[in-house]
Amino acid sequence: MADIAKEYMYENIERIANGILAQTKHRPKLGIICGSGLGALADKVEDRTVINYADITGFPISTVPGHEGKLVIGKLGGKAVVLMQGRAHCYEGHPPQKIAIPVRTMKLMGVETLFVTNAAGGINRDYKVGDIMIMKDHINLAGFAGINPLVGNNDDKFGPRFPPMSNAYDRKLRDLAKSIAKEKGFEPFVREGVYCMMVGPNFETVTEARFLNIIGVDATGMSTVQEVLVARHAGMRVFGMSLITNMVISEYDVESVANHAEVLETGKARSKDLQTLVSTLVERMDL
Ligand SMILES: O=P(O)(O)O[C@@H]1C[C@H](O)[C@@H](CO)O1
Ligand code: HPA
Repeated sequence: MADIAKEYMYENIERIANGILAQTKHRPKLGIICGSGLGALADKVEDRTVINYADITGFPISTVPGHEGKLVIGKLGGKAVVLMQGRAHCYEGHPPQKIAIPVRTMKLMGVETLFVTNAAGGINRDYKVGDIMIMKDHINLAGFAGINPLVGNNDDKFGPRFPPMSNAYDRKLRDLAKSIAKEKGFEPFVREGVYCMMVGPNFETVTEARFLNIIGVDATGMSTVQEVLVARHAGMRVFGMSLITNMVISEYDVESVANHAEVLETGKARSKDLQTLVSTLVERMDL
């Protein structure tokens, strides 16, 4: 089996984690990754330390609009958090093992629970633009093509060779999120469903959209799953939410097409509700 590149090794990730901890007084147990257009959550973080990804040697950098590229460490809902304002994607040319670096860094900083968010296209025909989907499970379609951050020599210090993935998304946190949604009157637009990762960067063809629907996918995107695999491998508790920014076109010869501007616009429009949901969840969860 191929050796792990030096930049992915435990000692390097430990160096990155210690370098970050040396710049902040906070000791977060919760990590949050903000997807396309969802980084405004960082505005709610108080008493913060901000570090640009570009200043963290070895961190993957995002080149996509809507991904600020800043690590924000501070207090949210009374708890210490480390929040990634934006993420890197495989379609930008990063190997999946590189996408693993920020998650493993958080783990070695002491993070035990990871929240992942993303912008996604609606596949379930009952969904609407602006819906928030609590992730119940995922399909790693990229993994079917061998794109998986856990491929290669396994370092047991990160986690086991064969990690289970059947309870990837924490049941208690999903239940708590649903009860908060009910209390806040968000029920009409909060769903629970299955996310699928395609590598991208192209949006789906009509036949791909129909295929995803048939195999039980509710929303599709170009991220998140790699992070969840790494987090679960490391024994972290995971909670995920997708913002449905567009409906994936599933009829042939329709004139309109999916585009990233629409994704960012919907992100802005639903941003406040998403922030309320996340910050209340943080406030009420046990850490
Ligand atoms: O980082 P996420 O998954 O939120 O970003 C989605 C997928 C693409 O990067 C982009 C497409 O508009 O949004
Ligand atoms: O329709 C989509 N497909 C894939 N990824 C996405 N991210 C936002 N919308 C989409």
